[in-house]
This record gives sequence, C-alpha cells and structure tokens, in this order.
Amino acid sequence: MAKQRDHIFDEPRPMIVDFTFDERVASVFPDMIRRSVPGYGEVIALTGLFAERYAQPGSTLYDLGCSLGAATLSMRRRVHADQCRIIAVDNAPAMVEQCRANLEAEPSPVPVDVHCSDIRKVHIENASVVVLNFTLQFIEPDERLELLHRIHQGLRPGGVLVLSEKVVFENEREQQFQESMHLDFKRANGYSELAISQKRTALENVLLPESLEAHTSRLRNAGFGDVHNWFRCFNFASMAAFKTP
Ligand SMILES: C[S@@+](CC[C@H](N)C(=O)[O-])C[C@H]1O[C@@H](n2cnc3c(N)ncnc32)[C@H](O)[C@@H]1O
Ligand SMILES: O=C(O)C(=O)C[C@]1(C(=O)O)C=C[C@@H](O)C=C1
Repeated sequence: MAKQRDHIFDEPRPMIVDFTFDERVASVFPDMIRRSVPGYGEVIALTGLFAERYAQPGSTLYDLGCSLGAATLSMRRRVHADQCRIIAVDNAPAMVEQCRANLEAEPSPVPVDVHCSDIRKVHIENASVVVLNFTLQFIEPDERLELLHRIHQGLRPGGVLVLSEKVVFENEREQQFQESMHLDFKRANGYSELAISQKRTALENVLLPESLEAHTSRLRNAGFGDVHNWFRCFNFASMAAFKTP
C-alpha cells in the first residue's frame, strides 16, 4: 500500500467523536504515528534488540496491539533463537488486514500468526518477549492490572515485557513543559493548531495516560521484578519489566 499522509483532523468538524482505529486511520497510520509520537522510530528499531537478547529457544514472542506490525517486523528481523514464533494481536480489522499484508511482503523463516482479537482475551503462554507498544493507554485503567498479571503469568522466567506509553508527570510544571514540547513536535511535523486540537478532543476519553511511577508500581503489583525506564522523549516513554529468573 502506498504511504499516505495523515490529513484526518485537518478540516473543521461539526462534532468530534471518540478516536477509533478504523480504515481511515489504518490507511495513514505509519505517517500519523511517526509525526505524533516523538521517538517512535527509535522505539520500534530498538524493540528488535530486545527480541535478539531475550527471545528464548522454543518460545513465543507477543506483539499486543500490533497495528500494522511495525514491532513484529522489527523483532522478526532480529530474533536469532531457534524455533521461536511471533503472535501479533489487534482488535481493529483494518489494522489486522494491512498487518498481514505487510508481513507477507517481507519473507522470513520466523512464523507469525496475526489474530484479530481483544488483547484482554488472549491467552499468553510460553512467552519470552511481550511487547505492548502504545496500547495499554487505550485499555480501561481498572483493567490494566489484570492484563499485566496475565502477561507476567505467561512469561518464562527471565522473560521481558516492553511497555511503551504516552505518560503524564506528577510535577505540574514538568507536565506543562513536556506537553508543550510534544505540541511543538507535532507543529514541526506539519500538524495545524486545528488538527492538533481536534485530535486531542477525539483522544480525550480513549487515551488515558498515567505517570511512570503509576506504571512501575502496577508492574510490580503484577509480579514483575526489575522495572527499568529505558527510553523517554518528552511525554512518551518505554519500560522494560522483567520476570525474575
Ligand atoms: C497506537 S496503536 C499501537 C501501535 C503499534 N503497537 C506500533 O508500535 O506500531 C494502538 C493499537 O492498539 C489496538 N488496540 C486498542 N485496544 C485494543 C484491545 N483491547 N485489543 C486489541 N487491540 C487493541 C488498536 O486497534 C491500535 O491498532
Ligand atoms: O497523544 C497524541 O497526541 C497522539 O497522537 C498519540 C497517539 C498514540 O500514542 O497512540 C494517538 C493515536 C495514534 O495512534 C497515534 C499517536
């Protein structure tokens, strides 16, 4: 599919409805996320290094909320452990369809199953690497612990969860600073004030960010041992949470 530029929120809308991952979003998603999430390309590329280091022979790698398969592709290129497979899951049919096409376009000996399912229903087992890339933020906060707990249960000892999220800051001045730098990033990438403001309204009830402290404490409650913040750019961060060997 040709790479399309995101103009979804450019024109004034009489009413802003909640953001959904529909066909229109899927068709511009690579451009939208690259221009909206500072560090996205780095996080994707570096996710491959987690697969290279932490994939265990005969285990499964999961990409939960896979969208078009960017993290799956990055892991598939780097995983060297024998007899691994990847399970990629998303509940948006338009995303899953394009994800399958993207994976088929690049031959690889590592098998990938793409499921159109709710990640809250997916059984996780025999996992060595689990990726939740900018997806937990769309799950109701009171359902997050249960999901993380199931991920922890399904990981092998020594396995890792890579959790990337939009985050908020407990210090109000830092929150203002990081948020305004993110807005500047969007402006520098060609989004108008109108597009930024309409998308913000559309995301208000569906993308619910939390602080790094809240994520860390929930990951510990879910059973994870070491939790490290390995990447951050403005108000986007990625954590690595380990199941104790
Ligand atoms: C911001 S995108 C993730 C980006 C992707 N991980 C990447 O790195 O390119 C969020 C994705 O999560 C999916 N999603 C949200 N809630 C979900 C759920 N409950 N089950 C499965 N997928 C979900 C959406 O359909 C969307 O494709
Ligand atoms: O917070 C914003 O303003 C965003 O646009 C973020 C975000 C995300 O983190 O998922 C929201 C929706 C799109 O999937 C791309 C980026």
